[in-house]
Amino acid sequence: MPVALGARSYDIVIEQGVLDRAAAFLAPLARGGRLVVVTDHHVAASQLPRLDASLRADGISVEPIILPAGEQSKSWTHLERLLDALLALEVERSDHIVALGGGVMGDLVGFAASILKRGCAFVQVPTTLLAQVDSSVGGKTAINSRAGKNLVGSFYQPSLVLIDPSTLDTLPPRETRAGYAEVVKYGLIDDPAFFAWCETEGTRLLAGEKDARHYAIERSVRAKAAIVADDERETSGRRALLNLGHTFGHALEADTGFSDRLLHGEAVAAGMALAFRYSARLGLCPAEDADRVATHLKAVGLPHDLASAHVRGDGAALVAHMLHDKKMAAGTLPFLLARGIGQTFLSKDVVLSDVAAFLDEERAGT
Ligand SMILES: NC(=O)c1ccc[n+]([C@@H]2O[C@H](COP(=O)([O-])OP(=O)(O)OC[C@H]3O[C@@H](n4cnc5c(N)ncnc54)[C@H](O)[C@@H]3O)[C@@H](O)[C@H]2O)c1
Ligand SMILES: O=C(O)C(=O)C[C@@H](O)[C@H](O)[C@H](O)COP(=O)(O)O
Ligand SMILES: [Zn+2]
Repeated sequence: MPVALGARSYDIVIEQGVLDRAAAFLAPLARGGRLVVVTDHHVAASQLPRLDASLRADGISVEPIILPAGEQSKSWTHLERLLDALLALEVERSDHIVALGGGVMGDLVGFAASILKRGCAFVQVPTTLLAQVDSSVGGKTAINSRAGKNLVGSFYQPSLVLIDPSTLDTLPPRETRAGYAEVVKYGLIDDPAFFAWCETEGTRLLAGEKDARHYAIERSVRAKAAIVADDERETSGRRALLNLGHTFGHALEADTGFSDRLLHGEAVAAGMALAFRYSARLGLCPAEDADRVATHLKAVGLPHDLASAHVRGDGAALVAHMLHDKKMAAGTLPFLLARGIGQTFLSKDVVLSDVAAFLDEERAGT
């Protein structure tokens, strides 16, 4: 499946077992230079041996760079360490840097590739559900800063995305569930039939049933690729739809100090439920739709309100985090709201003091 971006177009390959045949896709890239694989220590144990075996069988040997796992790696410290390691390997612009792992590796390695020698080619080999359905596609790269989530980064497209759903066999269930939140997101944005599919088939996906998993990955990636091709740099407002649940979600993540108390996908799940509840409170969206969203997220074991997301801060504290949102323009924060399931839109009419009051009501359970 192509992502059509003119000179920056690339292919997304979705194929069960493709990691064991990765050399067929990566060796042609390695011919113009070298391959440098960057991964985290969990993926190094569970999936790197498969990539390594495929490359070795093709006569390509790689010395991987292995980083700590988890959100904390999206930091200045680990960016600097990664850049130093890449420079020590004397990486050249014609080399390809392979990000093997979840969204953390994809975002960090993509950002490093975008600034190393002013831009080295990189390949995404996503190994979490979240990365396969969302972060590996579209070229958003970033690290977090003290001020908040993803605040330092670039738009930098990979030259290839290789998705092997079988890598998800080793993914812990909590991580699979977190990634599933971003799957549900596509249904909520503009595809109510897909949300209905999630309601009936989502548990099969979460159980690792191959047909459901493949279907959800392909449908999600197709939706994301179309949006990215239409609005690569989030200028027209279309790509901003992919931020559904993220203004709340990123504030919830910041509330935890980006700890694993709340994973990104979990924060997005709670954030989407809050966006629907808030839309219903504003009279924009039927309350039944907001209930349907929360009910499904709860049914699959995802956070669906402030309590289940273990949020500590009050409304004012959460809104203070939101002030760093990248959508902020001329002092107002455009917000993703919904008129119903599959009818998400960007509103410029949200008053942040009202959002804070809503969050306080939610905390009080009213
Ligand atoms: N760039 C984008 O468009 C975009 C989109 C969505 C999310 N994100 C970012 O992605 C990040 C979250 O990504 P994530 O949920 O993939 O988290 P992650 O990268 O931290 O991976 C989750 C955990 O699973 C482990 N893991 C990965 N693959 C595995 C496998 N196959 N088997 C066993 N363990 C495995 C990792 O080591 C880690 O411990 C967040 O920082 C978020 O902001 C970016
Ligand atoms: O690709 C996009 O565009 C998205 O918004 C996808 C989100 O799932 C992702 O979490 C993204 O990193 C959030 O973007 P940000 O611009 O709010 O940092
Ligand atoms: Zn996200």
